[in-house]
Amino acid sequence: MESQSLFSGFCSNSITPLYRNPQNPLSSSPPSLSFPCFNQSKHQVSFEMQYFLSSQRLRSVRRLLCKNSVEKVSNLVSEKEGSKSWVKRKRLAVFVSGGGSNFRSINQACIEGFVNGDVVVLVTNKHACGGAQYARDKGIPVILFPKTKDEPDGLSPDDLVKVLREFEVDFILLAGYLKLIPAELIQAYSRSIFNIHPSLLPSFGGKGYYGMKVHKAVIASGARYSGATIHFVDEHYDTGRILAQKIVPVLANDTAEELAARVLREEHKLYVEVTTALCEDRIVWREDGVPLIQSKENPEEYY
Ligand SMILES: Nc1nc2c(c(=O)[nH]1)N[C@@H](CN(C=O)c1ccc(C(=O)N[C@@H](CCC(=O)O)C(=O)O)cc1)CN2
Ligand SMILES: NCC(=O)N[C@@H]1O[C@H](COP(=O)([O-])[O-])[C@@H](O)[C@H]1O
Repeated sequence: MESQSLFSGFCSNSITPLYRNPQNPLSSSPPSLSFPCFNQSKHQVSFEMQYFLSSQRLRSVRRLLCKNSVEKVSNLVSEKEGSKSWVKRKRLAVFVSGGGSNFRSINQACIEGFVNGDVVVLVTNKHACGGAQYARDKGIPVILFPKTKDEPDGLSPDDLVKVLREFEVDFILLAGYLKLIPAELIQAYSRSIFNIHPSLLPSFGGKGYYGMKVHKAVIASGARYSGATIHFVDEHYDTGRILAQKIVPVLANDTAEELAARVLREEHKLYVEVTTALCEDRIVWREDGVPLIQSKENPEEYY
């Protein structure tokens, strides 16, 4: 399947548009269900999908999809040199393991219309975490991944890819997800998986660097600045291409908790800003492989 440039007519010697993942091209038509809708019982379809180790799990997903297949009609219309073009509203999957404050701020920005997208599914390795509870409260389907002894009903990597395709997910946003994303998903969603990390990568990243461990290491190092990084996800922890960063000061008497809170406030702003650009097709690639964000106000400028 041919990949499709997201910028029709856009070209430059030094910048190449982000190409849609060939397996998941920009669909011009609204998502269509590939199976008959199940008749809704008089009870609300439970959004907690109970999985059985068989094909039933996909039937559970499909039952749910019927309920959630309303396509937002409000695609973004962008005006460029007098001509109008529209940008398909994006379908987002968010992965969490904890409270999900980044997930909540992204979802709120989608609801309020700042982001040309919708969170259509929440993936977690902890079914009882705060992020999963928030998703249930908002009617967002919750999927368990991976399968572990604590979560025996979790999906396998191949089933996760199938389910995300069923939901017609365009982009995957990791937000406090603490498990390694498998190669199957990375290959299926090339250049379409993002992560937020609470330090200025490449410093203080990699295996063992998550949550408060990051902030404790920053303080112990004597670093005067920290911050948040959003990067593309590759096969290893925190080694993907850096897309955006925000910096914060580290104060002499900071506790790890105070630094964490300062960084988290910037994370919320940064992830909404990046997701907004992502859903407006404003992420491009420099010739040397560095991803950039195209300014909305001045399209000739990148950062
Ligand atoms: N393939 C990738 N998967 C994930 C990435 C990534 O960049 N590539 N980012 C992480 C998020 N993350 C930092 O931003 C991160 C998360 C977890 C760990 C870690 O050391 N985890 C422990 C297990 C922790 C637990 O289960 O409670 C471990 O693997 O031993 C490091 C960095 C998400 N996935
Ligand atoms: N290395 C991964 C990592 O440490 N991620 C961090 O977990 C927190 C999740 O908070 P949230 O659940 O409230 O969004 C965030 O600070 C995020 O940067």
